Amino acid sequence: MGEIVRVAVNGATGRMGRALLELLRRDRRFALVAAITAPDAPEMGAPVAHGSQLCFTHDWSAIGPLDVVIDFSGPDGLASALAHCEANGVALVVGTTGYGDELARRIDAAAARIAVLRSANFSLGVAVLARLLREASAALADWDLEIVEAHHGRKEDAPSGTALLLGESAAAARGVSLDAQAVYAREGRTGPRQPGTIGFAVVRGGDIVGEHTAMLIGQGERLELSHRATDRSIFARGAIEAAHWLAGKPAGAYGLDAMLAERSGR
Ligand SMILES: NC(=O)C1=CN([C@@H]2O[C@H](COP(=O)(O)OP(=O)(O)OC[C@H]3O[C@@H](n4cnc5c(N)ncnc54)[C@H](OP(=O)(O)O)[C@@H]3O)[C@@H](O)[C@H]2O)C=CC1
Ligand SMILES: O=C(O)C1=N[C@H](C(=O)O)C[C@H](O)C1
Repeated sequence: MGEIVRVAVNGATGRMGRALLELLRRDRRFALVAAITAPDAPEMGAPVAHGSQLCFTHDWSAIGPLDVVIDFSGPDGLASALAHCEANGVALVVGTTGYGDELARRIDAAAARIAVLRSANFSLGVAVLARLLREASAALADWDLEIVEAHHGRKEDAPSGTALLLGESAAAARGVSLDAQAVYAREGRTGPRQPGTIGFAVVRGGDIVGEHTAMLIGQGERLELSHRATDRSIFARGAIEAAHWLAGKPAGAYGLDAMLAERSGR
């Protein structure tokens, strides 16, 4: 898209929302049309930045024309963003994680009418990690796979969307379903590990931005693939690139891989 992209950020007062606003403020390719937050957010009505005319709002009906919404809110916020985008023919970038199957189905259905790009992780490193894990999981198909993730103490969903994305990638590479193979909790007398299962372990604390390790564990050796984010602006930067790429695209369900492939000419 050559012209200025009109964008709204949903979840604008959150950790990711703030990072997005900061980057968008300096990005001449975009016009920030709205910064939406929760109905009861204390920031409601306050300017988005010192001296800015634009104020935090929750009133979707008062928002002007848009090309794309970037959503990093939560399940309720995402449902509102989806409804607005569908009703107004606006593209939607979904960064929110942990929103459940019902909303996921609604997003899939909406992709028949609007362009939607979903990714549980907008970092380039994780996109490559998922690719490497697909290859390693297929090559080491009978090794045990455990996925360990660590995040800050305020994260509301577990396992992380990224851990699930990695589990899905590995399961697909092995020709199995993650739903059938996943083990999300172990406690007490669990008995021995069942072959072929994919285990998840979760760490929460302090200010950890986001860390993921996939362990492929054999007899006498182990392969570990790890990614560590140390600055959440990488996710914001990835989501902004995705929004710019998605604006003006025809209706459909897109992933980060499609954008990366198109950009690298593959
Ligand atoms: N895909 C990716 O690369 C990444 C995804 N994420 C995901 O993004 C989401 C947000 O993360 P993070 O920024 O850390 O979380 P925060 O809790 O810091 O931010 C969420 C924001 O959404 C607001 N909100 C809540 N309800 C609504 C609503 N109904 N409408 C509009 N806004 C609402 C919250 O307001 P209030 O606090 O007042 O309730 C808050 O400002 C999570 O699901 C997280 O897992 C995070 C990082 C990277
Ligand atoms: O909530 C977060 O912070 C993050 N959430 C995403 C996830 O659930 O995978 C991505 C990133 O790891 C940070």
